[in-house]
Amino acid sequence: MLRAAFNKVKTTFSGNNNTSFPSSSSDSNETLNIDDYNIVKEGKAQILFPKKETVFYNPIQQFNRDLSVTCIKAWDNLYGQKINTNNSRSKKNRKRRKLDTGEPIDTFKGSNYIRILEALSATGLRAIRYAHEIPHVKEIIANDLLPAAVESIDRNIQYNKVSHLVKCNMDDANVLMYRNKAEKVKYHVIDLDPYGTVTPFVDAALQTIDEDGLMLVTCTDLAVLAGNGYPEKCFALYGGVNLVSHEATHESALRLVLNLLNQSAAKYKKTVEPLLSLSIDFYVRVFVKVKTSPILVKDLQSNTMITYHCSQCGSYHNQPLGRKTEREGKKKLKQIIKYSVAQGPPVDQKCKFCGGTYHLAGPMYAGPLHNKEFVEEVLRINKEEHRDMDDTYGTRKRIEGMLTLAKNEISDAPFYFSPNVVSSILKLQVPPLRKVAAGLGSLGYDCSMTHAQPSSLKTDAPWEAIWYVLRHCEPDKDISKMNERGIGYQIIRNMNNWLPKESNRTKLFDPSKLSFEENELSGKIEKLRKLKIVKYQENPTKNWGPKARPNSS
Ligand SMILES: C[S@@+](CC[C@H](N)C(=O)[O-])C[C@H]1O[C@@H](n2cnc3c(N)ncnc32)[C@H](O)[C@@H]1O
Ligand SMILES: [Zn+2]
Repeated sequence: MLRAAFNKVKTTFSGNNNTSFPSSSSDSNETLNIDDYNIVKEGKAQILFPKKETVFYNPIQQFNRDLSVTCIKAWDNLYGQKINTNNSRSKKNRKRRKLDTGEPIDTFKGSNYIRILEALSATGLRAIRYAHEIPHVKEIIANDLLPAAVESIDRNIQYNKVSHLVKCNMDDANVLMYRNKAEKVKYHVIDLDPYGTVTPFVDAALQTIDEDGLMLVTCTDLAVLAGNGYPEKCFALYGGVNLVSHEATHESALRLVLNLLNQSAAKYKKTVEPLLSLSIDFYVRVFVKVKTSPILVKDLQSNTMITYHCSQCGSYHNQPLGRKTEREGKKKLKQIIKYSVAQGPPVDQKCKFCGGTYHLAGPMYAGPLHNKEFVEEVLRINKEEHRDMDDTYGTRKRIEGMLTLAKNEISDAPFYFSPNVVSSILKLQVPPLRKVAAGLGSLGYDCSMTHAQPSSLKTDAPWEAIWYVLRHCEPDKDISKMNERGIGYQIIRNMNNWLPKESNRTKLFDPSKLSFEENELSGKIEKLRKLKIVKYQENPTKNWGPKARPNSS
């Protein structure tokens, strides 16, 4: 039973063309006039929308909801069931079965246990979908601040016959979560899907989530998180500044949200592990696992960075804010870890490539954006369990495409660059991605595509190598015909000044090794590029984007 005060909202239904169903606010069989509503089917839920729209619903967000259902299932399989079986000390709850691929997997045979809070629920659609579609759910609280929203949630709970699982609640989300905290009520899963920024809800959610619980977080304020106009607002809300005017600003948006979550969690001796972090359409969505661990909190400093990015040529240089070093102890039994201050800065006052001025971004999260095991489980569920369910999971193909790209992203290389942008700076023709990959691979570096932007590459190569490879994609280019005041000319002309000298080649790279012959890396990129999957979404509909709050009048 919900221990928090449950603020019942009386729902009254009347009219001629009546469909009758019980309301949770009363045991009596109240009726509603179905003609007053449009019925929207999404997933396994059917939601009644008042024809006069008073509650928020954005159909474009089906991708967000389909993906969230799949991610909660993956969390349940990988982590949640373990918590539950460990708690009940009954390993009998897990039974082996085989996947289509022949791989064995444990099947959970225990009782339903998952407690979910949808703190900002609007129509209740998401909570009702979770009730219909996610196994092992014990209870879902669908909360909203607005009476019209709670009325709608209540109505839809009844219409979908899920009142045994979904309870609606009317409260400010923070009031509810802090009351839950006081009463020691915890949730395994907390979904925060606000208008704009999630910032006001983060502290309360981090204190109300269970150990190893899953937090699903949306931010739609991309004008602030990824735009050029509000660095001061971005800093105030997220504790850092985005990569203003840079194509990789969408990745910095993800890293800023993860920074906010991690900095907030650290106050409560907790860490936030990103399981999946996606830049989607007009918003970002991160799926993180939260755990109390004072030891891991110590990594926060070295896992946080600032970034210097050149306002002219776009080259970027990351500066961790702390240093973590590990060495073997005397008895070789124990690793000795030392935390110390970072050394810097990593750049001179002016960009050595083009002479431009550096802008400062961050502080933001510097670590991996995804957990491969988790992404693979989401992809497996999407492929095997949701097979032949395109009617229910209308965005299945898009999930497959976006997560396949995310899974293949290299994890230890913040940001990405666009060969289109780099070649246009150098006034060269745009080379195919596989050629750039071949060049970087020949110099000993790794690279991958990114889910966040088409035709772009993440790489662990330094910018010296990026400029060198791109310039030599068109080695015969006659630079004497270039505008001498252009940035591209400066970069090419100065190249010999900053290319690694013989003595430095082991540390950086050996330019003489450059080759554009196909290699393992170019093969990997080309294979992924040729996969017949929906890699990047065209604009889903006309005038798509975040929806405004409904007009209550
Ligand atoms: C973007 S909508 C949620 C959409 C919903 N999660 C879905 O998938 O369709 C945001 C909702 O948050 C509610 N809201 C805004 N501030 C709130 C607060 N402080 N506490 C609770 N609900 C709030 C609004 O009334 C609105 O219904
Ligand atoms: Zn520069």
